[in-house]
Amino acid sequence: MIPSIFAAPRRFPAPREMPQPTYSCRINAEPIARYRPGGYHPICLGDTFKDGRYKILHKLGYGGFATVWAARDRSRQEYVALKVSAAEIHERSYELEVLSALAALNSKEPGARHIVQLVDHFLIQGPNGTHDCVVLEFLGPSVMDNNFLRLNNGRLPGQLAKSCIQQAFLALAHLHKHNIAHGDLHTHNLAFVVPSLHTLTEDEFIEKLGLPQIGFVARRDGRPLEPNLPPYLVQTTSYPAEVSLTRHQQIKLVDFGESFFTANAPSKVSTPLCLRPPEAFFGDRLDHRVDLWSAGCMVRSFELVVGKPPMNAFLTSRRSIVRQMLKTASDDLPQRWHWKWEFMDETWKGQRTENTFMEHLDDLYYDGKRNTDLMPVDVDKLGALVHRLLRFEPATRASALEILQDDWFVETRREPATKAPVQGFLQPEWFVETRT
Ligand SMILES: Nc1ncnc2c1ncn2[C@@H]1O[C@H](COP(=O)(O)OP(=O)(O)OP(=O)(O)O)[C@@H](O)[C@H]1O
Repeated sequence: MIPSIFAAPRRFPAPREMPQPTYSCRINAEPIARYRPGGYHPICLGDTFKDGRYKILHKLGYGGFATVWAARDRSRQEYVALKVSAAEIHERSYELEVLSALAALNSKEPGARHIVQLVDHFLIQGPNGTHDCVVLEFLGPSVMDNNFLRLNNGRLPGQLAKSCIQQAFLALAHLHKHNIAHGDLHTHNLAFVVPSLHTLTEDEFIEKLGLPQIGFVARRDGRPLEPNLPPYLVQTTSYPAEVSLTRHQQIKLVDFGESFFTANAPSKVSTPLCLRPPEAFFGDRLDHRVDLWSAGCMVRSFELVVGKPPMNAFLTSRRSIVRQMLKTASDDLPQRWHWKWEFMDETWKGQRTENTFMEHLDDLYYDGKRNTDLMPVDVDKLGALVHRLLRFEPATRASALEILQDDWFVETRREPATKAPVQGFLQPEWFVETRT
């Protein structure tokens, strides 16, 4: 069978064939076209669900297959996130199944603390179909939130970055132990926990997230809107920087939209190209080890530590990504993929590519412009960790548990709590709770 990497490129219609948009909205939000049968459910601020239990207060974001809303859970007197999926993925995503399976474990393992909690779920029937709605505990901004990073020279403080890496591996170890893969690991899916938000009144909460900006939707031909569309779109909230600066240390893994049980693995993953594992490019069977490659890229890209985005993510092709993999992976391309790679890159004649990974690490980190609170020995250890993860052969990648047993983290756990570094970001109890 011809693998998908060789599929013909998608053809786009010439500009004059492009259908004219029928609707207008003067706000930067989700594409209006996704409000159609099979697409998003139209939601307005103040809407309530499940007999009035959940009241929509703000918009948290949207993705290819869902809109996510901040809501008040009037039964538990807490804020929650409502993720309302597009109707076409109803019964096609494992998100609810995986989150329910994790909730049913009721685990006290350290890794369970680093996975977003499922609060509730229900179905919504609307003009665009039947939508899954998962209710999640309310979390703060992602670790790569722009507001926070702007105040920190675009880089997480070193010890916080290290702590985020460790917490991400605790979450992965927990998932993998239960034969679950996250399938979409990247820094935007690691969110800070902000317990203080739950103490706010509704008005204070909305003020904290910023008053919602809305833009009315109109048909260009002046005719009335169909019921498939909301009367207005809401701009995604932007978290205030000071929330992150003073309070955050615990993080959780979110967005289980691409997760799967390893016994029932999909044939492809939707991870961004630059974090996608080689087995997904070369058509091998996928399992939880896809997360280990993505984790290696996430750490390797130094996005968490250096503050740089992953390797040439913009407008990149599969071929250029595999070429970068050849320079980065710590093992050779497995024999079984040679013929596929020769097909993709006719210039490749089986030669080894010089591994340049460690060369630029120090240069990138010690750029003379930003905070460099990690020691050179930390940077070396980080590099060594990445080498254990970025291996073409999935079976030879270090497991999440093995990574957690690495010297670098073991030393962290031995550090006296009073030495918890970096402007009070890391609180002593965190070290205690993650001690194994
Ligand atoms: N539990 C939560 N608490 C607070 N905000 C959340 C929560 N879950 C998601 N969000 C916000 O909503 C956004 C979209 O959520 P999520 O990534 O789960 O949706 P998605 O449709 O799967 O997105 P994508 O297609 O980009 O993967 C996130 O970037 C985050 O900002």
